[in-house]
Amino acid sequence: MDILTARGLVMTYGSTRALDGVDVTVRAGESVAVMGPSGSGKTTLLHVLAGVLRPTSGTVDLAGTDLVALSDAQRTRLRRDDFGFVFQSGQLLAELPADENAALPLLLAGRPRAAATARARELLARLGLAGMERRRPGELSGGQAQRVAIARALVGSPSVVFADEPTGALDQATGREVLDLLTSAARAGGAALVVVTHDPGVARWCDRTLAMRDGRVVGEFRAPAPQHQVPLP
Ligand SMILES: Nc1ncnc2c1ncn2[C@@H]1O[C@H](COP(=O)(O)OP(=O)(O)OP(=O)(O)O)[C@@H](O)[C@H]1O
Repeated sequence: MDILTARGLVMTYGSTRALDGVDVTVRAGESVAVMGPSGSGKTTLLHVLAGVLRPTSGTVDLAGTDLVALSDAQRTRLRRDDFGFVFQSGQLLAELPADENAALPLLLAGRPRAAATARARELLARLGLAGMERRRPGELSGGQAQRVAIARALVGSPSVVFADEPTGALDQATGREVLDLLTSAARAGGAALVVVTHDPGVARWCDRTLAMRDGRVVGEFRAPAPQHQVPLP
């Protein structure tokens, strides 16, 4: 089943065509890597698919709703209810412990604090952070902080998780571990994953890789081998 369908995306900044006619379909539960040289439009595509940016033209359909046609307030609500986000780093609130950071989307949606933090703690434990729930971001390693960010992205059971260079600030081994947890946790939660990355090894973790150049999708590769999957701890 297709969950997100973008057609004819164009995004211009002055004379720059950051997106130059992009069609993308994301199926429910699949993981899609977006790769390409610097400036090829990867982040712009991610932001347009996630309803963060409104394209100059084109449509983004999420289960029958065109994100482009929504008001800013409607898109904000849809992002909160249907999407999760993981960025390179620095997205956690420094003054909040891990469980409250991870519970934040539920708290903002008005869920009772006890239920929200219980759900966050369950995810943190599945991501290998049992016992660290009350640590603040400054008391966690970079890889541990990214796991908290993954828990936060998944806590609201989103249909799609968007990740922009989620391992960019980590060393290679930790990055691979975090990427593995991100794809496994998204799969376990039934969420599709769209991940922008420079790491060529990412194809091993994702079902498909889209190659971008000059604002266009110029190639698509399927994972060559059976999925590398490590069960969640
Ligand atoms: N807010 C903006 N204003 C003007 N130009 C922009 C803006 N955002 C992006 N661009 C331009 O659009 C093009 C695509 O940028 P984008 O950030 O999507 O590329 P990218 O592939 O993600 O690059 P990188 O790998 O370096 O992060 C670039 O030429 C960039 O300079």
